Amino acid sequence: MKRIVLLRHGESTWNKDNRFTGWTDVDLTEKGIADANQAGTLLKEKGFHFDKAYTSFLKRAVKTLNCVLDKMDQDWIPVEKSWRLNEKHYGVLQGLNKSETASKYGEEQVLIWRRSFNVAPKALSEDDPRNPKTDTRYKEVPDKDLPRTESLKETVERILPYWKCIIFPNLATANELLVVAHGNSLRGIIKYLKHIPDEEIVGLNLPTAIPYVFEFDDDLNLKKDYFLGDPEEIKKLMEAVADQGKTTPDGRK
Ligand SMILES: O=C(O)[C@@H](CO)OP(=O)(O)O
Repeated sequence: MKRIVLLRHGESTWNKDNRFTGWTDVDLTEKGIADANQAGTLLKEKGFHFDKAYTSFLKRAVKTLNCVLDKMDQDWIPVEKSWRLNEKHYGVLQGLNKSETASKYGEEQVLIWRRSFNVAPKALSEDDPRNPKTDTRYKEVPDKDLPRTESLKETVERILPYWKCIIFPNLATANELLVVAHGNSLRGIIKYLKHIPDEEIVGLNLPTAIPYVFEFDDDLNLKKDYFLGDPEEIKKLMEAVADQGKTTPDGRK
């Protein structure tokens, strides 16, 4: 049996503030660090031994990975970072509060921007200081590949070459791989792995720092997938993520 664990980063400062984040490089909160440490402790308890780990160019994912590996005493394993594992680019929505955006444009519209497969928010203008072409970390990436906004479809299109050519082929020799990334970049991978139809992906919300295990047989066919943790608790966390796009995200009426 071979396993790949997908892990969304711990709580970030903009998760806490309920802001659209995308490619903005925000840090983990204290809680986010604690979440990440807890995920590492759980993975260790469950006996995982990763051969290699992958993460994005964004510090909330990189730092989560570091916490996890430290808790597992596996700091030494090879780690590869790729811009292709970055979060979906949220265009001009980046920085806006999700509830305020729902009050202004409606919850339905916010759901489309957050969870639909085909719709991308309005793109950043070329002269916007947040345009990734001005960020030195992406200097090796051809400009045509650098997004100014993305739908989930476009996010999947930039992740899949990396998944298919770099991450997945490793399972031929490795037994266990860890991928630490983001809510929507991981939704894209999960959609691909589980053949989730476009219209059903709207309902998938990933909680922060909950390991999601994918088991494959020796022919690399997917056999089983499950979250590590209490199913009731995980369901509540997923609902809380979905509710972030409501006008009252904490459930107040
Ligand atoms: O803002 C973001 O970049 C993402 C992930 O944190 O949020 P959402 O859950 O709204 O897609």
